[in-house]
Amino acid sequence: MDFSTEYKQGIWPAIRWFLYTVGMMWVATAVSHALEHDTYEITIIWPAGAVGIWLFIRYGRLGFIPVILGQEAYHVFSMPYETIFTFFSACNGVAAWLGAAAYYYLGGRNDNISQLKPILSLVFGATAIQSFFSAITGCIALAITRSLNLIDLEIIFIRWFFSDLTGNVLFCPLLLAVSDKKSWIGLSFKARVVPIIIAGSVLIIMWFLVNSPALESLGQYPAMLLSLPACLWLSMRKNTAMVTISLVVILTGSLFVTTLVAREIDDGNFIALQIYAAIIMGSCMVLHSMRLSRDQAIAELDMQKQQLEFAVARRTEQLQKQVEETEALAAKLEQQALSDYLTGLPNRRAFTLQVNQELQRNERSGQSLALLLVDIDHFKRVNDDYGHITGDTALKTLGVAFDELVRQGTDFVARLGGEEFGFLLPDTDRAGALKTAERIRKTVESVPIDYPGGQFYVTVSIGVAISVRRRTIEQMLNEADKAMYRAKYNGRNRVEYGYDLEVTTGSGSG
Ligand SMILES: Nc1nc2c(ncn2[C@@H]2O[C@H](COP(=O)(O)OP(=O)(O)OP(=O)(O)O)[C@@H](O)[C@H]2O)c(=O)[nH]1
Repeated sequence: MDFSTEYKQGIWPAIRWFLYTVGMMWVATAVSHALEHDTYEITIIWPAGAVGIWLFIRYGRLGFIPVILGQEAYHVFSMPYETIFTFFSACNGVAAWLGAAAYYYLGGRNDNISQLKPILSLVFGATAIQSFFSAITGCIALAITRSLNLIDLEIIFIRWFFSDLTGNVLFCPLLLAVSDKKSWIGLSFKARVVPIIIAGSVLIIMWFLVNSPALESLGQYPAMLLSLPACLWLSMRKNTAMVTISLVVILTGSLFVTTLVAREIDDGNFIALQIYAAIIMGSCMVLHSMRLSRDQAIAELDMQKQQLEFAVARRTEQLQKQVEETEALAAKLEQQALSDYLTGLPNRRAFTLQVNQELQRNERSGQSLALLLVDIDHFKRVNDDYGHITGDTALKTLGVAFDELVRQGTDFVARLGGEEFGFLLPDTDRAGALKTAERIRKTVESVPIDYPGGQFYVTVSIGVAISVRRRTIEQMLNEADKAMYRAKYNGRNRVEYGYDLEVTTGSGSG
């Protein structure tokens, strides 16, 4: 809540803020005065200074209004009024303002005191400055109005300084943490109650210990140190508001327990008690902020780790996709490198690979393998008479016909170049090869080739070669080629068998 935001909402929120803050300062001043120890006339703690610093930290210079008016209200309504009280109020106002300024100057922030820098600025900067300025100006005023001697003034200064300092160190962190709304969000019932139960239990145990006749000496200042383990444990809790509340309960409580129980306590011992309270509170707050910083660092590391894992997963996915695309492209290129652009049939390279593969298999199985070379007759004339485009159409039409003709899965047909096609027939003997060649020849004769003016027919000459074992592709192509040229020579549109092979293998001619 900021005063300017409140004021913008209308006059009533502004008046409400005024009454609420002035009332708070009034109560704080009254409580501070009430905390005087009757027997020894020592002010135990002065929380009014802490409220003043808090008002300045939270509301800026507007804090002057409640700080001055709240104290004046107490002076006017609760005690016989003296003019010097106004001076005290003004000095306390300036002291609180200086404390708040020091807090901001040293790196404090108004929205979060859970970090180390704000806590150090508050506990070791703002509180000391407020206490010193308020005590020194108070003593000057007393010196002028009451004509006290130097020794009395020194005692008053020290009492004043330490009661303000203890009040500041205990209550400033408490007020800042408790008034920060974020401190209360999501806080479980257990997290609210457990620290208070622990603080209360520590005080009860302490009460019994310092009252025990056997432990009479514990009634002196070391009694407060009994609370140290509990304070350290509490300071390691996560919620700053609950940590400050429970620490203040224990430390103010133990101050009271000691002063109420102690039979004899002098100024020195009492101030030592105050200093212990301030030191324990300050150290516990530092410890608390270090725990929170560590938590924050771990959370940030966790987040960075998650971000890194996410980035790595995304990059891996991208790389995997790139690899898949590259593989698909390579497969496509491989496919293109092995097919004929015009007919879509496998090309000479694919045919050569296939023949070599079949020859190897043939070597092992001992089965015969047939290779057919099919060449279109007078194809030059087709191009010359009907045009090159029709020539291409003829090649494509025959490509489709050949593809349908071969035994799917075993036989293999390819365009070897120009008007020449190759057939590979695994596990086929001479008779089967000649039969297939004849079927090819007859099919070609009967397949009409379209051209813009109508249709025409072509014929093919076929050379057949058979391999039984230990033949090379060159030998087979050579024999089929010779047979095919013999078919051309013998009148075209016919099938011829490779004689050379027959001589090698000793089988009969077709
Ligand atoms: N349209 C077309 N023609 C081609 C293609 N490849 C080769 N040719 C032609 O095919 C013809 C082959 O002619 P030749 O080698 O003399 O043989 P041919 O006219 O068929 O005569 P024979 O084979 O002796 O019956 C040439 O005119 C080439 O230009 C092609 O992809 N498309």
